[in-house]
Amino acid sequence: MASEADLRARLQRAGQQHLLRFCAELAPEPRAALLAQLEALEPEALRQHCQRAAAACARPPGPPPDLAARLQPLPPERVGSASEGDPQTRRLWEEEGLHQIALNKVAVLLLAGGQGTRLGVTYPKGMYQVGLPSQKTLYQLQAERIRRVEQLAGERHGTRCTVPWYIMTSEFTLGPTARFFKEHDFFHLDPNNVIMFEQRMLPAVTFDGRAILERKDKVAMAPDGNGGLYSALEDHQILEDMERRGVEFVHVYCVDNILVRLADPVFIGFCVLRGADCGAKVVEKAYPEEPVGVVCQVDGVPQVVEYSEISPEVAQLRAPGGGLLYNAGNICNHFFTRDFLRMVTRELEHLLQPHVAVKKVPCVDEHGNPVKPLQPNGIKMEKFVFDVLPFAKNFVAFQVLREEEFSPLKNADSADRDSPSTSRRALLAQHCRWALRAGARFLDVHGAQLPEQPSLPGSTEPPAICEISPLVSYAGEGLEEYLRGREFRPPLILDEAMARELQP
Ligand SMILES: CC(=O)N[C@H]1[C@@H](OP(=O)(O)O)O[C@H](CO)[C@@H](O)[C@@H]1O
Repeated sequence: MASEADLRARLQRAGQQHLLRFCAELAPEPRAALLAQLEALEPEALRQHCQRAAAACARPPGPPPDLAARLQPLPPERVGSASEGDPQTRRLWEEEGLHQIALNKVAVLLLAGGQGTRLGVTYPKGMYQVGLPSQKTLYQLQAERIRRVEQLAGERHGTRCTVPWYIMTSEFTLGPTARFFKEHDFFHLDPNNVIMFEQRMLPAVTFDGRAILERKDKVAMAPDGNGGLYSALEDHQILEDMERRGVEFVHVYCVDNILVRLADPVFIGFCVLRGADCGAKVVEKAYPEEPVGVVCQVDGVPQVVEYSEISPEVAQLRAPGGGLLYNAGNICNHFFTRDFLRMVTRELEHLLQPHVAVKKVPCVDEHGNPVKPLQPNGIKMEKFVFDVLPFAKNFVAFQVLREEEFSPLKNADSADRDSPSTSRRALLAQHCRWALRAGARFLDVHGAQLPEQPSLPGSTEPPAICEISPLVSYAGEGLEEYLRGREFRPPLILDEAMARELQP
């Protein structure tokens, strides 16, 4: 371990010697912890990071003034659709996806390093349960969808196959996530096929470029954004692991969408058949200010412009038909070939520009007393996972139906959007639709049939509570044999045991 004098010299080179301000008054243990933390910060990288943050902060806030003139919607030939077009083509995509899964060529990769600040929980978001009758957490729903898609592909091709689950965590989420999976016996997945790895952390910085002390003995650190994926893949040799397993296609997704279709065969098949190296699922934006990135072109090159970086005027622009001009909402579901990821980690990672997030960062005052700032006082620098899109040789977008595939959990229930209640409703409405479509009939307490509304929107309370285990159906398939022509008094909880009972 480096001596305090060494560290002081290193910090001086980085212009950050204030981080040792309280060192002399610390007890041996916290002192050693602080020194260890500081030792891990490479001086030149630290200097650059702090300077970059201050420089970014000095620029006028908001999107670059010329951005609007450089934007264009994606050309239609780059966009496929899961819902429009003929069912035959959709079946072809699905077949191709299932085939690749059966060949063990598909992996899923979860971005789960975030802190869930907006949701207001202190544990990883994936451990959250939104109050479904089954009480399943987001992690459990995802694990079960992996098992089901493996089963569907395996049955179709008469083989046993595996979709490995890579989980990128951070210092905040690795410990609790790993414990949670162990406690739940990896939700009956083989632990060898669940690979957790950690993304890097970066210091939070004041507006004038000084790294922030969160406590006398600790620098305030934050994960380096979901675009930290690319250095984390390299740090932990994840692409080598994929290569060993024969994985060629990776579905990357973020943790908070309760309707996420892991390794979605339709999306995978579409991307593979189009020869894409990089793809993104999109939904039609719900309203101009919706906090979703916009998939579009900048200077003729496909890119996502994040909601925090688009001006309200541009977000509100209308196309000739009356819809939003920039209506391809990014749902943080990406397709990458392993070769593309390899090229990014080897050659391009350093070209990704960090984005600036101005935040309230808990810190200490000049006497070392803890302060919970009421106003933003610091900058976190984050890379974005989609910033590799411009490097793709053949990027495609794939439009899906919001009510079937997108209901993110971002906020606490005090918000009226993207909350536990809206996620729960979206999932239950979807399952109710699936059940009605498969021919189930729901009865009220008096035995009278409830009105059928097969086009139930995800935003309203469904007429009957119905939850279908992902182990029984991945995307609404195969339910007729259990439900057709049958009457149920809600709640209907269709899990594997009930499915066995209902089997003709
Ligand atoms: C950097 C990044 O991936 N941002 C994504 C991500 O936003 P967050 O606010 O970071 O959760 O998920 C959104 C969809 O839920 C997507 O629209 C957006 O572009």
